[in-house]
Parts: sequence; structure tokens; C-alpha cells
Amino acid sequence: MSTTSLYSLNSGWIVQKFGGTSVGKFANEITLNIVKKYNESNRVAVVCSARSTQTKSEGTTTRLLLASELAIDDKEEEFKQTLKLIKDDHIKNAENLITNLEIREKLINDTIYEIDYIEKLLDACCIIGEISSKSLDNIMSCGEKLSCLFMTALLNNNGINSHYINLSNIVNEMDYDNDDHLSNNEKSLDPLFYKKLAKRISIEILKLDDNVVPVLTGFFGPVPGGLLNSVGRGYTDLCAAIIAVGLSANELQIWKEVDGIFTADPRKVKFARLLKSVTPDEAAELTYYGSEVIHPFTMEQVINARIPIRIKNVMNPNGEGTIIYPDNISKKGEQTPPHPPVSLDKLPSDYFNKQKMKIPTAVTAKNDIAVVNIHSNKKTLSHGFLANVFSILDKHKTVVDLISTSEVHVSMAVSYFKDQRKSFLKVIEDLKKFGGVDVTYDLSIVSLVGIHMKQLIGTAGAMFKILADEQINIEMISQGANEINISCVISKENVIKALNALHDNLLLHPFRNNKYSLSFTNDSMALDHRIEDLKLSSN
Ligand SMILES: Nc1ncnc2c1ncn2[C@@H]1O[C@H](COP(=O)(O)OP(=O)(O)O)[C@@H](O)[C@H]1O
Ligand SMILES: N[C@@H](CC(=O)OP(=O)(O)O)C(=O)O
Repeated sequence: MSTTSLYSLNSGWIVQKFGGTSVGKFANEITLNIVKKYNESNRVAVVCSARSTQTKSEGTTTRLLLASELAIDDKEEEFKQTLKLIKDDHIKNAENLITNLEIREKLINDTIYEIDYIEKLLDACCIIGEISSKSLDNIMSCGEKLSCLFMTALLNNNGINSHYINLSNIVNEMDYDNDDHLSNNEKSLDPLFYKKLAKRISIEILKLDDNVVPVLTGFFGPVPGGLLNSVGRGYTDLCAAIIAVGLSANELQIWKEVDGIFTADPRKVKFARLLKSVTPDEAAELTYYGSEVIHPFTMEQVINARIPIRIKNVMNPNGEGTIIYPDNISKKGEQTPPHPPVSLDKLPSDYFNKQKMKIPTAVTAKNDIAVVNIHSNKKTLSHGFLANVFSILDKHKTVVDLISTSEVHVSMAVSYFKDQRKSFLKVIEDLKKFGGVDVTYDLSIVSLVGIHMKQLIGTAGAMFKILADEQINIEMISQGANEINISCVISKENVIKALNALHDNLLLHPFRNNKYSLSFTNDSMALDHRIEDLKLSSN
């Protein structure tokens, strides 16, 4: 039994989460350059997503979901073929990377066992022609099981003593009193549920000897309502967060293939810069609006437990990465927040010069957007009209990214993927009951995100002026209700141009000739924790 105290300030634990593509492409590097190294001075818990060879869309989870769809459609040969692809891929991987023959043979046998089990499950789905959310979770869990069986084998193969922990049954084994007053959706987000889950998982981990690295499946379903339905893809971030809370970890590390969070997607904006830190709200906005930083459900519990999250790069383990943490709450072990309020006479002499650094944090874009305009047929009063529109959206579980309304008109930006055309058209048909509907396709949302935008006057004006100067037409405008996001919808062809122009003019050189007349509110007094980082760029 481990002697680590669960609630000590320095628990010694670091939780490391690795995404599917990282496991697919950098498994040896992860074991030798990351886990082994951190394990020398900390206790490390490893959490992995299902393996992807190149991209998430070609990964194991996507293939498992495809196999399930094929089974429901009675396409037996096709679903078996898809499972065979998964099996062959994992066996080939084991043969390539596991040199110890005994470990390799066991891994291959375990892999075959897991896939055969899924095949039996899907055979049954094929016969009955449907699948419950619980069965779908069960099928999805296979991806994380295979990936973690492999990572455990590789760690042991490379001399790091490790132990596989399968969390796919943990909810069933838990003493969780289902409150029947809560809907499934509420249950799946209930903080008490996650608190109990965290405790339950930590008990499993603390059974291990101190010198053993636990490798935990990033799948922890079936949660109430099903993991896919209630949490959605990317659930491994949340799983790692729960584990970090359970262990009262010193840090939750999310390892990606990018150095951290940048001022814009570095693939699209050449001069994007790495941010030292962002707040959880900013990270959530960036994720919602196209920069896949971290699953938005991840933050709340970790931050409540005062555990910082660090985004790091598997290809550059020595880089500092980006810390996600609020700038007004102290971290574990600290007495006071990092930047307590400062009285005017204590401000550094160059404080007001530094004020100009309070600019937006990042710019981001979300593609595959359609704008739906509904003009009321005026047979209902405005509140009735809006209620009707929202009830249709609820019925079809349509997520609205942006909305702007008047009494008789609603414009909504929604995600639209061509392979979901049939279900999208059903929503449009239903909406037509309440008025005229038109749809514009092939659009993108461009958003400026930053906590300091609250104190910066003229950002929205500058944003739209910059886009106008670039001859970019704006289809729809929305100022986020939380004041840290200003978004607009533009044609998808203009996205790269828009991102670069906004980044250049508002993030790199916001005060160049004060071309866009930006200024600050009088109450913008808090010191900026990013100041050093931004100083370089605003000259
Ligand atoms: N502001 C941003 N900062 C960092 N990465 C971003 C940003 N916006 C978009 N991205 C993109 O998000 C991707 C996230 O990295 P990746 O390791 O591929 O994710 P995952 O681990 O979720 O598969 C990168 O490819 C990067 O180009
Ligand atoms: N396998 C899941 C879980 C996950 O979290 O993936 P990733 O960490 O690679 O985003 C998915 O593909 O959604």
C-alpha cells in the first residue's frame, strides 16, 4: 500500500494525459523521455486515449463508432472488416515496438481478447438493429483498453515498472446513490458524482507499490446518460482531471503535439506566439470556438482543487508549455493568489506603460458553420416565437454556437457537417413551421478571446474595421455574454486572411499608430501575469 497522503499539499503526484495521436506516433519517446524522467522525482500516473495512427478522425475511437453504425445497419461484413483493421493495427504496433517476447505475446493475446469481445457485442447489435448508450460506451472503451494495455507493455518493456488499471467498470463498482430527481444529463455533470469517482479511482491507484506507474484507461464510463452523450469525444481530458483531483496531484499535464496554447493556431498564423498562461475561462472559450485546447469539462474540478493544468508537447518535453490557471486563486501550497490586489502607491513606476499590454489573448476560428435565419410569421408573440424555435433545437439536440435575435427574427450559427445533411434538413423543416427560414453554408466563426477585453475599449470596433479593411464581409456578429469573447461569422475562404489580419493588428501590434483607437477603462488596475510574454510583441 502506498504511503502517499491523499490530502497533503505536496502529494508528489503528477498526472500525465497522452492523446491518441501522441500514443500512435511517439510511444517510445513518451515512455523514455517523459514518464521515466518525471518518475525519477515524482510519482506519475499515466492516462491515455485510444490510439490514432495519424489523425483522430482515423483513430481507433472513430473506427469503433463506425463499426457500431455498420452493425446497426446490418452490415455485418463491413463492421467485421473495420474491427479487423483495429486488430491488425494494434498487433503490428506490438510487433514493432515490444521487443520482450513474453510481454509482446501477452499484449497480443489481450488485444485479440478485447476485440473478440467487441465483435460478439456488435453481432448482437446487428441482430437487434439498435444499440443502447451503455453498449456504445462499452464498445468505445475498447479503444482506451487497447491503448493502455499497449502503453503498460511498452513501459515494462522499457524498464519502467507499470500496471494497467481498467476504469471502464469503475462507475458500476462505485457507491453512488442515483438521485432520481436529477435527469441523466444533470447526473452526468453532478460534482458529487465526480468527487466520489475521484476518490474511488485513487483507492485503486494507492493499492499499488510506490515504484509502480499506474496506466489508467482514459475511459471511465458508463456514466449516467452515457459517456459519449453526456461528455462527448475528448473525454480522456476529463478522466485525467478526475484522477488528478483524486490523487490531489501537484499538476495535471495534458501532453499534445504542440508547445502549448498559442495566440492563434500556429498552423494557420505564422507569427503566433506561445502563451505562458491562460485562465480556465479563456481555455474553454478557445476550445468551444475552434482551438482544440482541452475538453471544457476538465477545468472546474481541477481548479477547485487548486491544481494547475499544464499543456506540454511530446515532441519537446523540456519546453515549459502553457499553464491553465485563474489569476485570482492561489495554487496548492500557496497562501495567497499570485497577484493580490495592489494599492496605487505600491504600483511599479512603469505600470501605466505596461497597461498597453492588456490586449486580447488569442484569436481562433471554427469551421463547418451554417447560419440559419428564421423570420417569424407573426402568428405568435415574440416570446412564443423564441420558445418554439428553442424547443425545436432541443428536440433535435442542435447546438447553437452563436445567436442574435430581434422580436421577429433569429439568426443562429450552428455546426454543419455534410455527412449530417439529412438530420440538419429535418431541423430546418421543423423550424419552417414558425416562419421563413434561409440557410447560408460554408461559413466560419472567427473569435477574439481574452479576459482583458473587458477593460479594453474599442476592440469590437477595431475587429470589424480590420475585417472591413481586408474586404471581408461579416455575415453575423455576436458579443459573447461573458465579455471575454467577440465573435463574428465570415465566409470560410477568408478565414486564414482574417486570422492573420486580426492577429497582426490586435495581438502583435495593437497600438501601431493607434490606428484602431484602442483605449483602456479607468478600472483596469490588475497587473497582467502575461506581461513579460507580451512585451516583446507590442513594440
Ligand atoms: N491557439 C492554439 N494554440 C495551440 N494549438 C492550437 C491553437 N488553435 C488550434 N490549435 C491546433 O490544435 C492542435 C492540438 O494539438 P494536438 O496535439 O494535435 O491535439 P490532440 O492532442 O487533441 O490530438 C494543434 O494541431 C494546433 O495546430
Ligand atoms: N478516444 C476518445 C477519447 C479522447 O479523449 O481522445 P483525445 O484525448 O485523443 O482527444 C476520443 O477520441 O474522443
